[in-house]
Amino acid sequence: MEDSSPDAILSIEDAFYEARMFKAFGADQYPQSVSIADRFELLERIGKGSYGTVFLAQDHELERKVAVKVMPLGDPHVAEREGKLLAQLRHPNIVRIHDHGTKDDYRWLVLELLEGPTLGEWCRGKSTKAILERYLEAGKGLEAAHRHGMAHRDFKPGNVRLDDQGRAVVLDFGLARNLESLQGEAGSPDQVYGTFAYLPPEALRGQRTGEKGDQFSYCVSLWEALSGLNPFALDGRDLEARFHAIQAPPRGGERLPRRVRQALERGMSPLPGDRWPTMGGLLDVLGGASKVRRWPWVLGSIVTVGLLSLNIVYLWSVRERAPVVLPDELPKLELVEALRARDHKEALQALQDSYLEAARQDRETDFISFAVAVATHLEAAAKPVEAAEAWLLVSHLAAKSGDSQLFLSASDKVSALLGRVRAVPSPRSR
Ligand SMILES: Nc1ncnc2c1ncn2[C@@H]1O[C@H](COP(=O)(O)OP(=O)(O)OP(=O)(O)O)[C@@H](O)[C@H]1O
Repeated sequence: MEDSSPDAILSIEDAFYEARMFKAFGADQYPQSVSIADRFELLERIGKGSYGTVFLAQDHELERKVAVKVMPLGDPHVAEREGKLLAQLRHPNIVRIHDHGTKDDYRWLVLELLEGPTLGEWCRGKSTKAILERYLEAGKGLEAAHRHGMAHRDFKPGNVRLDDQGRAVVLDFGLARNLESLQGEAGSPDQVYGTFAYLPPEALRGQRTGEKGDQFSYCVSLWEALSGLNPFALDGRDLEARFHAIQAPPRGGERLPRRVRQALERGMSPLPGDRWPTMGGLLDVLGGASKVRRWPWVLGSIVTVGLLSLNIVYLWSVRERAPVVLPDELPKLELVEALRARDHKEALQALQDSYLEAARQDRETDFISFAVAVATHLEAAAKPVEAAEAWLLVSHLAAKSGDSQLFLSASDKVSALLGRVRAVPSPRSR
């Protein structure tokens, strides 16, 4: 939150705006205690956005802290309608509106106070999984609003805050104005930059945006949180440059899990009709991606650790009897001699040569035999972990005989294993 002390330095325009606003609420001088509807006492400024100022306030009736947002009234009918719609929105991921009203040229909303950081602040340094979880919550808030016929029109990481349970809660529903008023109100280049960074192309062309626009802004925000990069170059700060940047492929996608990237790319399509039909469709895919990513990893790790342990146990039980199996055709003299002399370093070198030769000639049976020889040898070289990995390969190769892809990748693995052990001094030279 920005510096919210009453003494924080305001621009002349802001100070003038606030003085006028406070006057409307009955305060003759600024700063002076201001009460809205004889109930909500404004305590300090939390922040000021393009559309209004948010204050920490005391609700004297229910004796609790709340946030009060005061903004220009605009069309009183629209304000009235929006206020009612917002009050109907009950969802854990949408900020609660307790009350609303108008006074002179202003309207005010009394909101649930969210004391956590913004989603943008919170995501820094967090894992993909954690970021996806919070964004899925925020997305559910958007989806619920869409079901009630409301679009946000200004979704961005700064418009989501965490509540006291760590849940993402979307702020500012239905409060954003269309682009014409945004252009008129853009006070500083930073403000323009911050807002433009998430706007869909249709908004940049001055069209009113709806659910599909929210979807675009949501995808840009999530992409940025995961990759650390806004997907579209932000060099130009005018509408036209930004519009053209959005037509280019998004940047930084290599940092995202494939399924998430594909889902977001669709959500960021320049044409609204090419995006997901609903937020729900997008969230299903993102939710699935966050789960799918986790399980193969966990399962793979459990299986690998389990197999490795089994192999190590097996190795210790057979290490005295395991024969060195060599391919019939290639009992390399050097290898046999080296094994007899128990010169492991030499033997490994000879093994690797023979092994590479077998791999080169695509002789699978020889290859498996070499893998067995390598495993046995690694075991003799007192490298049980590497040996267990080699045995694992042997069992894979035997089980999947004829799988040329596996054959090739195993070929690389055995080479790497041998390379690792070759650095170890042989027992004789120790
Ligand atoms: N209910 C709330 N609880 C806590 N902080 C809030 C609440 N509503 C808004 N804020 C914070 O008050 C500040 C000003 O909010 P506001 O919505 O006016 O502007 P903004 O989101 O920064 O910009 P813009 O209006 O351009 O979207 C922001 O830091 C916002 O996170």
